[in-house]
Amino acid sequence: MITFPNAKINLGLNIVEKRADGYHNLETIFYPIHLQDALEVTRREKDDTPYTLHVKGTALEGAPEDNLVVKAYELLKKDHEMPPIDIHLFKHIPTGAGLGGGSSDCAFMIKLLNEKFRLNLSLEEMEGYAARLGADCAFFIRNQPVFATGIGNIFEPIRLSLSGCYLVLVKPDIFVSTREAFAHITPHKPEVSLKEIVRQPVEIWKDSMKNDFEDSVFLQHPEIAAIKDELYDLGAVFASMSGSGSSVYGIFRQPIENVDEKFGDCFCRQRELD
Ligand SMILES: C[C@@](CO)(OP(=O)(O)O)[C@H](O)COP(=O)(O)OP(=O)(O)OC[C@H]1O[C@@H](n2ccc(N)nc2=O)[C@H](O)[C@@H]1O
Ligand SMILES: Nc1ncnc2c1ncn2[C@@H]1O[C@H](COP(=O)(O)OP(=O)(O)O)[C@@H](O)[C@H]1O
Repeated sequence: MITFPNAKINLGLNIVEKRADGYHNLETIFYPIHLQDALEVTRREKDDTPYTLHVKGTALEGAPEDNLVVKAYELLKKDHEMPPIDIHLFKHIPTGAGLGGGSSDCAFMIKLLNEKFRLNLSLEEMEGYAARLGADCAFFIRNQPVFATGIGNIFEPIRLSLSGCYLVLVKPDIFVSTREAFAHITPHKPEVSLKEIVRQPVEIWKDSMKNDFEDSVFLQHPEIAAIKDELYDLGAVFASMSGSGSSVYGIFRQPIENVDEKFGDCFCRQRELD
């Protein structure tokens, strides 16, 4: 069985307060986009090992047991009978990009195993398993636009359609540590809620929607700020860094021709939005 875990972007990201456990409460909108990995699971003929993992595409650091698809399998296996499996993962979503690729693989693995081995898990049960493996993993179970609060793990569905718009996504070869990005933030409550802002036309977002990570990340990496400027120069109606970076996206009313030639060696993709 094969499935295609997709990425997300953050529309706005407010870091609201630091919590006693060291994490931060935030407010953001998670929006699914058509940039996908491919994840295939087949029944393993031999039972010499519970699973094998084969990763192609963008290289991933870490041992197989650290991979979130393996963690999802191991977690479900504690409660449900499952045979040995072979896992094939093709990574296309850049990692450390603020696009939630690892979290999406994790959630789609849970959905795939549920279907393949008829585990009869409800959406709520699958969200419960996903939430144990990462704050934003559960978002990818329903995979619909949400206003997210808490540490990025409490979801409220929102009605928002960017249908007819185009997304240009650019990921420079720069690594931004999420932990370090949080360390440079002074949390504050936003004056206007993101829920209010997204009800307005995309053209207005430029003046009111903010990703709180941008100030410090742009100061440290002016190349990322330059990508955002370039997206506006190309005619974006709204541009922003996604999550804690380092990817940056622009939303356009028209498709951009030969866009991959405009950002040098960066990973660059154009997609229609839903
Ligand atoms: C902030 C967001 C917004 O989308 O960034 P991106 O991952 O998308 O860039 C995510 O919620 C990130 O989620 P995720 O990438 O799973 O973060 P984790 O690995 O759980 O956390 C990495 C580190 O970031 C800090 N952290 C993370 C989430 C949070 N709400 N408060 C925090 O302070 C903690 O120091 C933690 O050790
Ligand atoms: N299947 C996976 N795909 C990508 N990253 C994974 C996966 N499993 C574990 N990871 C680890 O998760 C971390 C964050 O990856 P990812 O979710 O792609 O980035 P981001 O949180 O910036 O969107 C990386 O350190 C990576 O090694």
